[in-house]
Amino acid sequence: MKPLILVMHGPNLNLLGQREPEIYGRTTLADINAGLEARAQAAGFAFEAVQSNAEAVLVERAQAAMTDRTAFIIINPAAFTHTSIALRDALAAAGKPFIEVHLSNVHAREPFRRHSYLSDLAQGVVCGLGAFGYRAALDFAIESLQQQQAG
Ligand SMILES: O=C(O)[C@@H]1C=C(O)[C@@H](O)[C@H](O)C1
Repeated sequence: MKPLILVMHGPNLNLLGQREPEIYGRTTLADINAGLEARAQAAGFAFEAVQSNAEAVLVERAQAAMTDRTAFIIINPAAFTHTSIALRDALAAAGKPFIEVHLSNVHAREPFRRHSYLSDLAQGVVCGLGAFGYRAALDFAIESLQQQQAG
């Protein structure tokens, strides 16, 4: 079975393309996922993308990563970044490496967006690069996994 790269998108990201495009851009979530999937599969990895507006759905998917073939997680927790100890704990329990992505530069926005419950557990954080941030995170994940495979 191929190692899985799991991409997780939090609440309201299903609205990308229509939602405040001046902040979040005009690329739809479907287009973001399609580009990531093609890139991950071309590199020889399985790919899964999940988006949910429900914290429990994301918590339970992160929990499942503890025992499934997930090798790397890329997560934009969206608003749950700033609120969810539950999602933090699930990612910690999963024990898989992850990169935190934000389309916008959260440090240039409202003060409440500058705190993340996840960042200190992450391999790294990408923010402010729009959809490209997901690509950067994926390229890092692929590079890391390929180095791991090379031994
Ligand atoms: O920039 C983003 O992708 C994040 C997306 C959201 O929906 C916000 O709640 C976060 O604060 C920022």
